[in-house]
Amino acid sequence: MAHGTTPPSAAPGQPCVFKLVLLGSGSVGKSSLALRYVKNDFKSVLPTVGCAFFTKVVELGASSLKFEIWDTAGQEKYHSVCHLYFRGANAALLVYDVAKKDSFHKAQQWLRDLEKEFRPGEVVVMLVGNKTDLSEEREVTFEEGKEFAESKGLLFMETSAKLNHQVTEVFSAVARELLQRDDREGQAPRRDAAVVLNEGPTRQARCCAH
Ligand SMILES: Nc1nc2c(ncn2[C@@H]2O[C@H](COP(=O)(O)OP(=O)(O)OP(=O)(O)O)[C@@H](O)[C@H]2O)c(=O)[nH]1
Repeated sequence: MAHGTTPPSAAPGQPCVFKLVLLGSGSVGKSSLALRYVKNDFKSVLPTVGCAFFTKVVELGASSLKFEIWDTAGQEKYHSVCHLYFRGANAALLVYDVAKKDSFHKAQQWLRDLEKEFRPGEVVVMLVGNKTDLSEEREVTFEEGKEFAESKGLLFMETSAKLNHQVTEVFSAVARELLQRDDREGQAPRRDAAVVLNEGPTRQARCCAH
């Protein structure tokens, strides 16, 4: 539904805008995580076509930021178009279903795609194992997820969009990391925009409040 949607741009006095993309196989729960986080709702959702778009302002103590959440379609037939949504991303959630080993491998493949598109450390990436409520059917252990995430320097959490377990925490942890990075970058000498690869308009416009 997001085709042609113009992302909000940052304005003076408004929170910084960060683009976050949700990536992962079909049916792992990307839309459900977004719906739970943005509307605190869980219901049967149809497979995403192309990409869906949500926004949410996050308050973190004295700081706040606005997430533009791009929920991509996980079905294989949309794989080639998903890359279009990476552009200008500040953060990515690599979602898998803890009850589907295949989806864990697919998340690793998505990471390789991200690595081709961005320089190391350019995007905050969190690996998210969803559907922890399906404990009887679990195929990926917490340790496997954590180990992989640590080996690649990713943030890691497990969630259940259905039970509203750790969903807000995922987005808050990413928000905290983004704000910390932004603070660090704010203190460092400014880079020459001409040599920064993969910087889309969102990234350039995002910072406004500090
Ligand atoms: N048990 C359980 N089911 C979930 C959870 N999250 C999502 N689901 C279900 O998993 C199915 C797929 O969820 P979606 O949110 O559509 O998954 P998606 O990753 O957005 O799928 P695509 O749009 O095809 O990429 C739906 O039937 C959801 O209700 C969860 O935490 N636990």
